[in-house]
This record gives sequence, C-alpha cells and structure tokens, in this order.
Amino acid sequence: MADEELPAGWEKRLSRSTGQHYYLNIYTKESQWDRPDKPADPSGNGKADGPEEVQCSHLLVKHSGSRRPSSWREENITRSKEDALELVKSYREQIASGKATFAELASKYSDCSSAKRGGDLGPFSRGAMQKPFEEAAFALKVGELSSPVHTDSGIHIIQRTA
Ligand SMILES: O=C(N[C@H](Cc1nc2ccccc2[nH]1)C(=O)O)c1cc2ccccc2s1
Repeated sequence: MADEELPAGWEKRLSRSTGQHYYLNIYTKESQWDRPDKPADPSGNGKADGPEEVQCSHLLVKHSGSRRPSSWREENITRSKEDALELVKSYREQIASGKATFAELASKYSDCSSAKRGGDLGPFSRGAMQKPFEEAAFALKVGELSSPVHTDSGIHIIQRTA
C-alpha cells in the first residue's frame, strides 16, 4: 500500500535514532511502530497531555546480554547484567550527591556513542526510542534523574534536560 493511502489522521515519521519509520496520530500525538489500518482515533489515552518532545542525556552501561555488546569504550563487553546494574547505581549516586556531573560520567563511562556529547541525545518525540526508555524519559520532570532503566541496549540512567 503506497504512503498516500495512509488512513485519515495519521502521519508517517522517521525516527532519527533508529532510522525506522513510525506513525503519528495527528490528533493525540501518540505514536506507533505498526502501520495503521484504520483512521486515527481523535480521543487519546491521556498520553497527549504530556510534552510532545523531550530532551534527555543518558549514561548507558551495556552487558553481555545487550543487543550489541560492543561500544567505543570496549570492543567486546562481557560484564554481567548484575555488575552493570551495580555500576549504574554507583554512577547515579555520584551524580545525585554532586560528587560528579552527569556529563563528566557519561563522557567517560557511557557505552553509547552519545558519550561524545556528554550523553546528550537531543530532542525526541514519542516513537523514537525503545519503549522502556521513552516511558521513563517522558515521565521525568526537567532536571530529574531516572532510576536505572533496562532496554535491549543495556541499563541506562536518564536525565531530562528540556
Ligand atoms: O542508539 C544509540 N546508540 C546505541 C546505544 C543506545 N541504545 C539506546 C536506547 C535508547 C536510548 C539511547 C540509546 N543508545 C549504541 O551506540 O550502541 C544512539 C546514539 C545516539 C547519539 C546521538 C543522538 C542520538 C543517539 S541514539
């Protein structure tokens, strides 16, 4: 089915971080990965009340079960998930206590290429990131630090910056 045949009320968008297309309900700003097969429902499920877009920085610690257990820091990441969680908790404590800044630790220890930008991912809307990351990010207030968040990539600490 060609793009112009999308059911009414949907827009096709491109996710900058995954390079995959997703679909945006133009009424509620809710997004989904699957191509819609019926017109968009104008009544939302409350998600539309939050921000359309957030900006976050994150510090990612990968482990042996990560989707891609390799990074700019370490070609072959073999640490266990448990050890990754202990590291993430330690970094979170250093940031929360003011012993170090988020950018200092992310640029040194994050297993994401965004480490080069102090962990900054730039602005993103719903549908752009893995769901557990998205839900945690959109639940944060500006300046707030998340608890450890598990995705297929590894374990993250997220700070919302805008
Ligand atoms: O997916 C990325 N990097 C992956 C690790 C990763 N997985 C993530 C899952 C959710 C949010 C950020 C994530 N970063 C990698 O390097 O293996 C991204 C890197 C960057 C860099 C700048 C801006 C956005 C992104 S998204």
